[in-house]
Amino acid sequence: MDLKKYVTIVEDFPKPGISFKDITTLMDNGEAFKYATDQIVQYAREKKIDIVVGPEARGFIIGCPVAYSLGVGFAPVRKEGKLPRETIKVEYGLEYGKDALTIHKDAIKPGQRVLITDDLLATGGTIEATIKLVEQLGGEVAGIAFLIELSYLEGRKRLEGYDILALIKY
Ligand SMILES: O=P(O)(O)OC[C@H]1O[C@H](OP(=O)(O)OP(=O)(O)O)[C@H](O)[C@@H]1O
Ligand SMILES: Nc1ncnc2[nH]cnc12
Repeated sequence: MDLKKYVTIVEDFPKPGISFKDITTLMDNGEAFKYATDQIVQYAREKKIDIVVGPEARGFIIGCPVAYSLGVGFAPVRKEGKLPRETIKVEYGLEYGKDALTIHKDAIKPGQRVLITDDLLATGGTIEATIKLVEQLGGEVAGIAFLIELSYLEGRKRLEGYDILALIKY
Protein backbone atom coordinates (compact mmCIF):
# COMPACT_ATOMS: atom_id res chain seq x y z
CA MET A 1 0.00 0.00 0.00
CA ASP A 2 1.30 3.48 -0.88
CA LEU A 3 0.82 5.21 2.48
CA LYS A 4 2.17 8.54 1.21
CA LYS A 5 -1.00 9.22 -0.72
CA TYR A 6 -2.97 9.32 2.56
CA VAL A 7 -0.82 12.13 4.05
CA THR A 8 -1.96 15.71 3.40
CA ILE A 9 0.67 18.40 3.07
CA VAL A 10 -0.26 21.79 4.52
CA GLU A 11 2.24 24.52 3.69
CA ASP A 12 3.08 27.27 6.21
CA PHE A 13 1.47 25.51 9.20
CA PRO A 14 1.86 26.19 12.11
CA LYS A 15 4.41 28.84 11.03
CA PRO A 16 5.57 30.28 7.69
CA GLY A 17 8.13 28.00 6.04
CA ILE A 18 6.95 24.76 7.71
CA SER A 19 5.62 22.09 5.35
CA PHE A 20 3.26 20.28 7.73
CA LYS A 21 2.58 16.58 7.13
CA ASP A 22 -1.00 15.98 8.29
CA ILE A 23 -1.55 12.33 9.24
CA THR A 24 -5.24 12.72 10.13
CA THR A 25 -6.16 11.75 6.56
CA LEU A 26 -4.23 8.50 7.02
CA MET A 27 -5.73 7.82 10.45
CA ASP A 28 -9.32 8.33 9.33
CA ASN A 29 -8.91 5.69 6.64
CA GLY A 30 -9.37 2.31 8.33
CA GLU A 31 -7.40 0.32 5.78
CA ALA A 32 -4.43 2.70 5.70
CA PHE A 33 -4.30 3.06 9.50
CA LYS A 34 -4.45 -0.72 9.96
CA TYR A 35 -1.80 -1.31 7.31
CA ALA A 36 0.57 1.22 8.89
CA THR A 37 -0.03 -0.18 12.39
CA ASP A 38 0.55 -3.74 11.20
CA GLN A 39 3.86 -2.77 9.59
CA ILE A 40 5.08 -1.38 12.91
CA VAL A 41 3.75 -4.41 14.83
CA GLN A 42 5.68 -6.74 12.53
CA TYR A 43 8.87 -4.72 13.13
CA ALA A 44 8.26 -4.73 16.90
CA ARG A 45 7.71 -8.51 17.02
CA GLU A 46 11.22 -9.05 15.61
CA LYS A 47 12.63 -6.78 18.32
CA LYS A 48 10.98 -8.72 21.18
CA ILE A 49 9.51 -5.64 22.81
CA ASP A 50 8.39 -5.54 26.46
CA ILE A 51 6.76 -2.10 26.38
CA VAL A 52 5.92 0.72 23.97
CA VAL A 53 6.74 4.35 24.82
CA GLY A 54 5.43 7.34 22.84
CA PRO A 55 5.51 11.13 23.27
CA GLU A 56 2.29 13.13 23.33
CA ALA A 57 0.17 13.58 21.43
CA ARG A 58 0.72 11.90 18.11
CA GLY A 59 3.11 9.30 19.55
CA PHE A 60 0.07 7.95 21.47
CA ILE A 61 -1.94 7.55 18.27
CA ILE A 62 0.76 5.37 16.73
CA GLY A 63 1.96 3.58 19.86
CA CYS A 64 -1.29 2.51 21.53
CA PRO A 65 -2.66 0.30 18.73
CA VAL A 66 0.80 -1.25 18.36
CA ALA A 67 0.97 -2.03 22.10
CA TYR A 68 -2.57 -3.45 22.05
CA SER A 69 -1.76 -5.66 19.09
CA LEU A 70 1.45 -6.94 20.74
CA GLY A 71 -0.28 -7.45 24.10
CA VAL A 72 2.27 -5.25 25.89
CA GLY A 73 1.90 -2.03 27.88
CA PHE A 74 2.15 1.58 26.73
CA ALA A 75 3.95 4.28 28.77
CA PRO A 76 3.16 7.90 27.88
CA VAL A 77 5.83 10.60 27.63
CA ARG A 78 4.14 13.93 28.31
CA LYS A 79 4.89 17.61 28.33
CA GLU A 80 5.86 19.03 31.73
CA GLY A 81 3.09 19.32 34.33
CA LYS A 82 0.76 16.68 32.86
CA LEU A 83 1.78 13.47 34.66
CA PRO A 84 0.43 13.26 38.23
CA ARG A 85 3.09 11.21 40.01
CA GLU A 86 6.88 11.39 40.39
CA THR A 87 8.56 12.03 37.03
CA ILE A 88 11.95 12.57 35.44
CA LYS A 89 12.37 15.41 32.91
CA VAL A 90 14.44 16.22 29.81
CA GLU A 91 14.41 19.54 27.88
CA TYR A 92 14.39 19.49 24.06
CA GLY A 93 14.01 21.66 20.94
CA LEU A 94 11.42 21.21 18.15
CA GLU A 95 11.33 22.12 14.44
CA TYR A 96 9.08 24.95 15.63
CA GLY A 97 9.71 25.54 19.34
CA LYS A 98 11.12 24.31 22.66
CA ASP A 99 9.65 22.27 25.52
CA ALA A 100 10.31 19.68 28.24
CA LEU A 101 9.22 16.03 28.27
CA THR A 102 8.55 13.87 31.31
CA ILE A 103 7.84 10.22 32.14
CA HIS A 104 6.69 8.57 35.36
CA LYS A 105 9.70 7.27 37.31
CA ASP A 106 8.19 3.78 37.59
CA ALA A 107 6.96 3.53 33.97
CA ILE A 108 9.83 1.31 32.82
CA LYS A 109 11.60 -1.46 34.71
CA PRO A 110 15.40 -1.72 34.32
CA GLY A 111 16.30 -4.05 31.44
CA GLN A 112 12.94 -3.79 29.64
CA ARG A 113 13.15 -3.74 25.85
CA VAL A 114 11.38 -0.61 24.65
CA LEU A 115 9.86 0.34 21.31
CA ILE A 116 9.59 4.13 20.92
CA THR A 117 6.87 5.31 18.53
CA ASP A 118 5.96 8.67 17.03
CA ASP A 119 4.14 9.90 13.95
CA LEU A 120 7.04 11.87 12.52
CA LEU A 121 10.81 12.34 12.72
CA ALA A 122 11.74 15.98 12.00
CA THR A 123 14.85 17.37 13.77
CA GLY A 124 14.91 14.37 16.12
CA GLY A 125 14.71 16.49 19.30
CA THR A 126 11.54 14.84 20.60
CA ILE A 127 12.85 11.32 20.17
CA GLU A 128 16.33 12.17 21.44
CA ALA A 129 14.67 13.42 24.64
CA THR A 130 12.43 10.33 24.79
CA ILE A 131 15.48 8.05 24.45
CA LYS A 132 17.16 9.90 27.33
CA LEU A 133 14.10 9.37 29.53
CA VAL A 134 13.89 5.66 28.70
CA GLU A 135 17.61 5.10 29.28
CA GLN A 136 17.63 7.07 32.55
CA LEU A 137 15.08 4.56 33.83
CA GLY A 138 17.26 1.64 32.73
CA GLY A 139 15.24 0.69 29.64
CA GLU A 140 16.89 -0.60 26.48
CA VAL A 141 15.74 1.12 23.28
CA ALA A 142 15.25 -1.92 21.01
CA GLY A 143 13.72 0.05 18.14
CA ILE A 144 12.16 3.35 17.09
CA ALA A 145 9.22 3.45 14.66
CA PHE A 146 7.76 6.43 12.78
CA LEU A 147 5.07 6.80 10.16
CA ILE A 148 7.03 9.63 8.53
CA GLU A 149 10.65 10.74 8.31
CA LEU A 150 11.56 14.20 7.02
CA SER A 151 14.97 13.12 5.66
CA TYR A 152 15.88 16.71 4.69
CA LEU A 153 16.02 17.70 8.39
CA GLU A 154 18.55 14.91 9.08
CA GLY A 155 17.00 13.93 12.44
CA ARG A 156 18.38 10.42 11.92
CA LYS A 157 21.91 11.78 12.55
CA ARG A 158 20.90 12.57 16.14
CA LEU A 159 19.68 9.01 16.60
CA GLU A 160 22.84 7.28 15.41
CA GLY A 161 23.33 3.78 16.79
CA TYR A 162 19.59 3.14 17.18
CA ASP A 163 17.47 0.91 14.95
CA ILE A 164 14.89 3.04 13.10
CA LEU A 165 11.82 2.17 11.00
CA ALA A 166 10.16 4.93 8.94
CA LEU A 167 7.23 3.92 6.71
CA ILE A 168 7.05 7.11 4.63
CA LYS A 169 9.95 9.38 3.64
CA TYR A 170 10.16 12.94 2.34
O1 LIG B 1 11.72 15.58 15.39
P1 LIG B 1 11.20 16.85 16.06
O2 LIG B 1 11.79 18.09 15.48
O3 LIG B 1 11.33 16.77 17.54
O4 LIG B 1 9.66 16.97 15.71
C1 LIG B 1 8.78 15.89 15.70
C2 LIG B 1 7.72 16.01 16.74
O5 LIG B 1 6.91 17.18 16.51
C3 LIG B 1 5.53 16.82 16.57
O6 LIG B 1 5.02 16.89 17.86
P2 LIG B 1 4.58 18.24 18.61
O7 LIG B 1 5.61 18.58 19.62
O8 LIG B 1 4.20 19.27 17.58
O9 LIG B 1 3.35 17.78 19.49
P3 LIG B 1 1.92 17.08 19.17
O10 LIG B 1 2.21 15.64 18.81
O11 LIG B 1 1.26 17.19 20.50
O12 LIG B 1 1.23 17.82 18.05
C4 LIG B 1 5.53 15.40 16.07
O13 LIG B 1 4.36 14.70 16.47
C5 LIG B 1 6.77 14.82 16.70
O14 LIG B 1 6.56 14.36 18.03
N1 LIG C 1 6.74 19.31 9.29
C1 LIG C 1 6.03 18.70 10.24
N2 LIG C 1 4.82 18.16 9.95
C2 LIG C 1 4.10 17.56 10.93
N3 LIG C 1 4.50 17.43 12.19
C3 LIG C 1 5.68 17.96 12.51
N4 LIG C 1 6.38 17.98 13.67
C4 LIG C 1 7.54 18.63 13.47
N5 LIG C 1 7.65 19.02 12.19
C5 LIG C 1 6.50 18.61 11.58
